[in-house]
Amino acid sequence: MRQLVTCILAFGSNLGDRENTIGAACAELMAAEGIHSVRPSPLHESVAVTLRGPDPDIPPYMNAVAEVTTDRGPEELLDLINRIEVQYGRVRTERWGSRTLDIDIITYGGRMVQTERLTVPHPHAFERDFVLRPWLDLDPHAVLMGHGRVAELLEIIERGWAS
Ligand SMILES: Nc1ncnc2c1ncn2[C@@H]1O[C@H](COP(=O)(O)OP(=O)(O)OP(=O)(O)O)[C@@H](O)[C@H]1O
Ligand SMILES: Nc1nc2c(c(=O)[nH]1)N=C(CO)CN2
Repeated sequence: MRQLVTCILAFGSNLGDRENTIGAACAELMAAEGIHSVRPSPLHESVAVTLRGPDPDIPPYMNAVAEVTTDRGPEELLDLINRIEVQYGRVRTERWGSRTLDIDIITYGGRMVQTERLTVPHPHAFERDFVLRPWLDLDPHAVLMGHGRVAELLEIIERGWAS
């Protein structure tokens, strides 16, 4: 049997029926070959962050993360989430543009992955409150490899907003 790895996946949606899409994507994952468990966080709504910064004039996102155990390799997991994104209507237009569904691999066990298609841990996770907040709901002791405790990373972001 192949090795089981625990991963954190992040979900975002700002078009269509956001809650349903994220719920359906989790169910789809659960049913997929090589996925052993999926433990989703609560949903959080957040202002859309674009390449120009937060933009309250475009539809807000619903975000969640899930702890997933899998025997898929990192790129096999990416293939699966890309398939689910397409299934739920994802069209790639601009970077950080609006979308029905985005799924990112935040962590893959304790491994660093750097290939043409994949960078893990996700390079923007440490600065994304919309990833860190639901992750903290799932695991108050969570640590993001290379950056430290998720609770502290979130505090740093929130302190930045207050100043
Ligand atoms: N950790 C990762 N999780 C998901 N995709 C990744 C990751 N690292 C690299 N990629 C690559 O990024 C490509 C583009 O992803 P995508 O269009 O979702 O970017 P984005 O959502 O606009 O930006 P971001 O990745 O910063 O959230 C994917 O096709 C995938 O090959
Ligand atoms: N609030 C919020 N903003 C975003 C999100 C997201 O999931 N939530 N995803 C993006 C690209 O991955 C770009 N901006």
